[in-house]
Amino acid sequence: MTTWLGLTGGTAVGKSTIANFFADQSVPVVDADQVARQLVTPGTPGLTALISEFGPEIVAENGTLDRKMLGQLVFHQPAELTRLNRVMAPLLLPEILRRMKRERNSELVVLDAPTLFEAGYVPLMDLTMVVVLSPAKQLERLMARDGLDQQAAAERIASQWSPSFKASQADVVIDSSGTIAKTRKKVLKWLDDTDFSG
Ligand SMILES: CC(C)(COP(=O)(O)OP(=O)(O)OC[C@H]1O[C@@H](n2cnc3c(N)ncnc32)[C@H](O)[C@@H]1O)[C@@H](O)C(=O)NCCC(=O)NCCS
Ligand SMILES: Nc1ncnc2c1ncn2[C@@H]1O[C@H](COP(=O)(O)OP(=O)(O)OP(=O)(O)O)[C@@H](O)[C@H]1O
Repeated sequence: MTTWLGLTGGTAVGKSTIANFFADQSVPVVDADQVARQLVTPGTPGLTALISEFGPEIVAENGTLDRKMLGQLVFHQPAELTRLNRVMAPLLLPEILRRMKRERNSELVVLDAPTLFEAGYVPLMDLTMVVVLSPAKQLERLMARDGLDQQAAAERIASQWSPSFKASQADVVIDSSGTIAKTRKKVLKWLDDTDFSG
């Protein structure tokens, strides 16, 4: 039996960094952000559905989705994020499940999904790992990584469910406030100490 591990936590807390630690140990990882990106490339039903919902102005001159513009809209206005989720949710779930099931020969498969809780994927997982970080450090990392100003970064953080709620529901909580090397050590120790064979 394959164990499905849902890896989640707020934006910029270090999920993808941790997902790479798993990948380095040959654990297959499905990256929900990447799936979402592939579903809306030019010519896809996903992009067509987004254009029907938000209008042609969400397409950049080169024909790709103007992610920056759509991001500014949906993270600034919760009602717009609800509209986006309504379009994306029915496309995302089957594709995520298809990719997870493809790894049936592995003992462990990781789903890296920022909205694991919000999208209702938790019941599909065998285990959940929630990455936590202090709000001040999260804001700092998000602003540094994405070049966002403080208000835009705070809005993006506020569009997600509370980290303390997610942590309270988790099977494993990983604090990523230390160095990347320290976080790596914690994750590898958990991987080493856990028996996935049953
Ligand atoms: C709004 C979009 C176009 C912005 O694109 P952009 O390239 O700027 O950001 P990117 O996709 O890399 O996401 C960055 C981070 O934003 C957060 N985020 C993305 N989508 C959502 C969402 N629906 N709800 C809450 N937070 C989200 C996540 O923490 C994510 O890691 C894009 O995030 C999107 O299409 N989101 C909807 C798809 C989705 O739900 N993705 C999450 C998969 S579970
Ligand atoms: N101890 C640490 N553990 C993980 N990441 C760290 C750590 N210290 C600094 N970082 C940095 O924090 C930033 C955010 O990490 P990452 O991109 O992995 O977050 P994420 O949770 O996947 O974000 P998102 O949900 O927005 O995609 C990166 O620039 C990463 O290098």
